[in-house]
Amino acid sequence: MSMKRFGKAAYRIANELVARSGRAGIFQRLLPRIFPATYNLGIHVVLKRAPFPRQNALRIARLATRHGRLFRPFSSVIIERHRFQNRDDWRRKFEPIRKEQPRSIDLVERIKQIFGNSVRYNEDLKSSEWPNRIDSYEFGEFLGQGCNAAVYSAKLSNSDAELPNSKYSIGFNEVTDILAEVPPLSKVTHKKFPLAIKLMFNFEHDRDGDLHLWSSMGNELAPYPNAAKLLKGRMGNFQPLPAKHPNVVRIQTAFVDSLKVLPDAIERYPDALHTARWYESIASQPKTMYVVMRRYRQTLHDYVWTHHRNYWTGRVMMAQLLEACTYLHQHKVSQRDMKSDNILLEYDFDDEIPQLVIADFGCALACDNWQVSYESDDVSLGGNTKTRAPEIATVTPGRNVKVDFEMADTWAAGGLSYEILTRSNPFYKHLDTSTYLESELPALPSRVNFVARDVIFDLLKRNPKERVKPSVAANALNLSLFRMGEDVKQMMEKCGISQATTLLAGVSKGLSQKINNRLDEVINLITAETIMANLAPHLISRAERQLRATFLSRLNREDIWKSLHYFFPPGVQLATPATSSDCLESISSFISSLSNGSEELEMKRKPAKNGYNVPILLRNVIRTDSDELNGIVHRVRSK
Ligand SMILES: Nc1ncnc2c1ncn2[C@@H]1O[C@H](COP(=O)(O)OP(=O)(O)OP(=O)(O)O)[C@@H](O)[C@H]1O
Repeated sequence: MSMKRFGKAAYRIANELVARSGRAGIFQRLLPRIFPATYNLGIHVVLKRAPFPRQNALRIARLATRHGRLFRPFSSVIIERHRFQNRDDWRRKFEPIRKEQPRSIDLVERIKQIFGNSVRYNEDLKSSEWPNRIDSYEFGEFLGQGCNAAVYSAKLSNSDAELPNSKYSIGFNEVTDILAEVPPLSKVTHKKFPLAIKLMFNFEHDRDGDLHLWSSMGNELAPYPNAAKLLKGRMGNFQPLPAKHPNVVRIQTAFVDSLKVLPDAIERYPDALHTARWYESIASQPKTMYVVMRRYRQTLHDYVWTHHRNYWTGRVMMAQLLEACTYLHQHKVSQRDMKSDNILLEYDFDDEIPQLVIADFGCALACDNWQVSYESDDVSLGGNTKTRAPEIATVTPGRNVKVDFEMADTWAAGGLSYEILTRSNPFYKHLDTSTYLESELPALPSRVNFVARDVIFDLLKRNPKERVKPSVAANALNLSLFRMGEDVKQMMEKCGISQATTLLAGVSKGLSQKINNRLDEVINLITAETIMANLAPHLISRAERQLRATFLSRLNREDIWKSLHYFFPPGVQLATPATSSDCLESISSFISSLSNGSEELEMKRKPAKNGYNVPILLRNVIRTDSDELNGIVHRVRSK
């Protein structure tokens, strides 16, 4: 087919589609799809049949590039030719375009798509296959142990090669690292044993078969999206989380295999070994379940006692915890053992903001129902009694008694937030979850951000109906962490958000449309800042960038309005000049602070300790002050 004939055919189809849809817009959408193919085919024709000299092919290629079309490699040209020669394929190629309805995508939906579906903002979208045999792994050091399992570091046997997802680069992709000129030293941290294997204790070695292992230990797999396939209905109505989440422990795979007796096993957990004297009949081949996870660096409990941290870091950690709670809540999963030993952290450098995950789902409730019948003491109410929410701690067993776990993890996140910010969880020692009064909650240090302080108080409300929803709490924290201009609240005021708009939002449709437009301006700014932050990964830590992507991928206007009450509480008067030009000013001030930041960096020629520099764009500085109470480092405003 000559170029001319092909071009005519493409034009005819485009015309037909325009006629069918009755919208000229579709033609514009169609052109970019037709013309790269035309160019590619032209190049192919030129190269293979050589009706023109070779230079002409390159001219066409250059033309294609100049017109904004990506010049595909020649191999794809050949594929294109075959597709175009086949009539059926030809039709199918345009099928999706034909079905595509002309639509105006809502801003929030569009942002959700960008941040939820792109690997650039969400490295968790990458997937990989892991072996399901214990021989395939080599064990390293002992990492920890609880009542149900021992955890060891591990790697794939005979493989010093890079494991999928085992390297952490500073940026979300190499291009952004290059743009940001990240020092090579800090680019990649390679762990020799990047995995952690949880070796579950099997106290029933006298039982043959795998069934009892899957059904008694399967809860551990609540965060593993493939668990349903593995369990094959062996756990009744068990419903694991449907997808990975950056703030939920990453399980790579799980399997049942023969029990591996490691050198320290007899000393550490003799009762869980089949050599224990009191087992009369041992099954022919003792087995257990192994859970292969990403390896994290430290528990939250250890971290708060070994690291100086500032309140900004604390707030980012708190927001990550609440993002995890939001995700669990959305899918009706309750972890039910929210203590700081079960919160794991990942970081490469001591002064880096850690990535936080909720781990250990051994006590989890994951059956699409928050309610558990509590007819006798034998029913498990989850892990540690000190971290049970008041509605769980105060219940007594009886006929038709139900316990509702919907807000249990959210409550526990309040206690953990105290631990993140002050090292001490009031419920471990001073307060009893079943009897405490809200007025007895210890005061937080005055320099804790007002949003974080109010959110913690609302998380710890005794009445689960009055407790703040995790999504609203997470939104408030996330909004408080944006850096646009001087102050988030001022930025919102400049976009037209005020106490009045916050109160009026959702009152009537016409009204809320107008008010929502103001919110959209804020969301636009936040999105712009996040995209720019991703281009300069040395300014904002990996954990924070991931947090923003997580937040933006689940935007919901209604929840955002609710969270704005933390910034504009009813009863406080505000004066708010609100113009769009102010918003633009905010953007340009942000852009210039970005470039000022890099100039300043250039001048100092002093690479940051951790590869990230303190965010200069903030106009706030993080000052290390080790004399502070509890060793907490405070974030203060620069002069
Ligand atoms: N993925 C991981 N990476 C690094 N260390 C880990 C990991 N998972 C667990 N650990 C370490 O192992 C310890 C025990 O793990 P875990 O809490 O899951 O065991 P458990 O027997 O279920 O505990 P519990 O008695 O609370 O039920 C943790 O406190 C932590 O120190």
